[in-house]
Amino acid sequence: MSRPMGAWRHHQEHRGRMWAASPAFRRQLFLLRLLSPPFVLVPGGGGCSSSSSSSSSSGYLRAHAMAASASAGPVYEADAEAVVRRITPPLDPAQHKGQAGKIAVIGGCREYTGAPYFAAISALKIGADLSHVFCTRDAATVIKSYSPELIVHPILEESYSVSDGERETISSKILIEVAKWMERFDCIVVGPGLGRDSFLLDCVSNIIRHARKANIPTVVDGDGLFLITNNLSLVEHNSLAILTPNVYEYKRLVQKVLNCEVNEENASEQLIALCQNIGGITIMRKGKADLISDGKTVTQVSTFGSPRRCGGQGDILSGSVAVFSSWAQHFLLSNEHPTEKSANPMMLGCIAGSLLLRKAASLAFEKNKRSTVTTDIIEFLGKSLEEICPADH
Ligand SMILES: NC(=O)C1=CN([C@@H]2O[C@H](COP(=O)(O)OP(=O)(O)OC[C@H]3O[C@@H](n4cnc5c(N)ncnc54)[C@H](O)[C@@H]3O)[C@@H](O)[C@H]2O)[C@@H](O)CC1
Ligand SMILES: Nc1ncnc2c1ncn2[C@@H]1O[C@H](COP(=O)(O)OP(=O)(O)OP(=O)(O)O)[C@@H](O)[C@H]1O
Ligand SMILES: [Mg+2]
Repeated sequence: MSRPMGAWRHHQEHRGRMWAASPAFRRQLFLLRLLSPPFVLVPGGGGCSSSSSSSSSSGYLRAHAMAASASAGPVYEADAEAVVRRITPPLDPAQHKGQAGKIAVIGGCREYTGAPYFAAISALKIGADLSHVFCTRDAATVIKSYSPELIVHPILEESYSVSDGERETISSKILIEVAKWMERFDCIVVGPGLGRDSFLLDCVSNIIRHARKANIPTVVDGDGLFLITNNLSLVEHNSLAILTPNVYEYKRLVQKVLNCEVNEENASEQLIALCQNIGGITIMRKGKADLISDGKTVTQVSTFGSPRRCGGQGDILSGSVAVFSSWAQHFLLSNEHPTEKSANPMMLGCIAGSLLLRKAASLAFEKNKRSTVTTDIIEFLGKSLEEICPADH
């Protein structure tokens, strides 16, 4: 009896291995990961899964069990590598300039020129074709001198350069100038290095409203979060809006929207409540683990990055999220499968952006240790993406 049973088990194991290696299995596994929450793999705290787990049968079972119990409350790690692989478009010789993405950053003022540069150049380094910056006149020459790759529009104005009588005319001129370009962008990032000048923020409010009317996905970061926290109607009920708050920006949002303090013990429920209260937008709460929610599910990326907390990493992230969420939108639009179609591209963009920044930060730290700065991390964005998604594939 034992021999036939052993042979049968062997046969089943062999079939299991064959099945695990088959494209049909990988397809089924991928679809399971798209169940709520998307691309779930391992319980919170775990690192990112490697590609090998994508084809292991234990990975399949784990993914299945986690997806089934996802509504219970705990936060699960996204299979961020699978997301990056899935949404990154192949390098297709038939494509023309612009088809891999056109991004704009609205930011850059007298004080801050680094932040908009970091966001815009990161978008290019990841694979966008064109990256624009709309900033103040003072900031423009500086930003241009960092990189000839960026298209820089010196159109924003701060209060000190505008008299009371000129405000209305200048404000509408700024909007007309940005509006001329808006339809061309796949995503805009509002806030890196924007500053907090009241006139400038009023003009940027108009730009946000315009982007919304034109259905342009909008990542709000840095001083853009200061702006929308004081005027939530700018993003309310905009499913194409992504907020990427750091610890202080998140605290201010929670205080304003939920009228309470940040509660670490109830972090995922609080994040869901925050998204729902602002009307189903996507929020990535940055920290040791990046927590991502659209008000329906919460997932996290906690792949180890770097112990250096130098300023500018959030700016890289906002540029990366802009590119990946527009890629995710295109991917989902061109995908026939109903389960895949129902995934939220904004969530996928956050997951992919978070992983890529963390991988690049890790490689930069390995090389530069304590002297790691943001430009070092940007240098590794390409290698990080190459390791997940080789260019010649
Ligand atoms: N090189 C550059 O040009 C950079 C410019 N940046 C820009 O600088 C602007 C301001 O962003 P920040 O992130 O500095 O924001 P904040 O101006 O809110 O915070 C400045 C610092 O103050 C402290 N802080 C703020 N709120 C606090 C609180 N409630 N309790 C305790 N400490 C608190 C924190 O250390 C924080 O990093 C943004 O436009 C941002 O994009 C940053 O992105 C960093 C790099
Ligand atoms: N304690 C931490 N441990 C590990 N990674 C972290 C930690 N805090 C933040 N990060 C990572 O660094 C990235 C930037 O987050 P951070 O909170 O520094 O943003 P920020 O303050 O907006 O940055 P910036 O200086 O660009 O404005 C996030 O993606 C997050 O993954
Ligand atoms: Mg920031």
